[in-house]
Amino acid sequence: MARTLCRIFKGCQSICSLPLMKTRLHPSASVLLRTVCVRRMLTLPFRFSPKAQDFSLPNSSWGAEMRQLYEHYNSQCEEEMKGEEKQDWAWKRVPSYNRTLKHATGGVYLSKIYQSKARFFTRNIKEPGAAFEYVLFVSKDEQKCVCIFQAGHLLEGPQGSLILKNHATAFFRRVQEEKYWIRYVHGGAIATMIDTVTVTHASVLTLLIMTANLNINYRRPIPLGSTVLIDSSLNKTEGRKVLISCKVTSTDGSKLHTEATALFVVSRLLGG
Ligand SMILES: CCCCCCCC(=O)SCCNC(=O)CCNC(=O)[C@H](O)C(C)(C)COP(=O)(O)OP(=O)(O)OC[C@H]1O[C@@H](n2cnc3c(N)ncnc32)[C@H](O)[C@@H]1OP(=O)(O)O
Repeated sequence: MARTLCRIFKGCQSICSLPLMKTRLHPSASVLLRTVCVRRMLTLPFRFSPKAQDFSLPNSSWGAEMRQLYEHYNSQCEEEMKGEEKQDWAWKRVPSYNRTLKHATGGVYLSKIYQSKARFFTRNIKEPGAAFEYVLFVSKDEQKCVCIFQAGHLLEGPQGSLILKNHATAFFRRVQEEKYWIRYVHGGAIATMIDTVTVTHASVLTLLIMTANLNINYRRPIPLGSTVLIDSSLNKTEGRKVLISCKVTSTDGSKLHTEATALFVVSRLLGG
């Protein structure tokens, strides 16, 4: 922390010592510089607004399935009163900001300086529901994390045919018709979600970490626009290593779409 502050201070010193700061600018250049600065500042509120927005709350793009599952897990988050004593939550909703990792152990202390300019791309797409729409719940007791994920149209990957083999002739006749094609989620987008869910899970359980290894088996494609469940469970922790396994299934659990294992290492840079 002291080293970071020292670096920030040195950075300010070096900016002030730039020749540009010492020379008197021509009036027209000065006006231009000021215009550029004002324009830059006007674009700042979205990127570096002081109040971070929680993106894991319901919005108009959520489908019925997503809302239903959200209500299901959210109802288990409320603290229960048993007699005089307050019971601990079974599940906790993990708030999701576009630029902070406050939920992580120790993250609240780091967020102001270390992460003040961080932007997680899954939470920086303006149109709600266009890409990664998700909410995470974590259970410390069960060492589990569950994510409800609705894949938006920007995550389009391969296309597949809905027609069976023995209907091939009809298929070729109607190949131009959109309705005979189904769009699936891109594998990279699925990997992103697996990384996001497992890293959030690991960072709630331990210190801030880095993904060292991600091993993914794609079993069945995920239809674009559908809602799926991403379940992650802690396999083991070993020194600085955290091993987590993860499954992507249909919301009723009957179809397995993807399975993965992830290894995280507490980064030395981040205090490991
Ligand atoms: C909510 C939004 C979240 C956004 C964040 C999402 C998370 C991310 O995507 S992070 C970005 C992608 N990841 C990276 O860029 C990481 C790049 N790699 C690194 O920085 C380093 O290699 C790092 C930190 C993983 C490990 O480096 P270092 O701290 O030097 O560890 P090192 O001493 O080499 O290894 C520690 C242990 O981990 C093991 N290990 C390290 N890497 C691997 C690996 N790839 N596979 C298997 N084991 C590994 C080592 O064998 C060692 O094991 P042991 O203690 O039993 O001997």
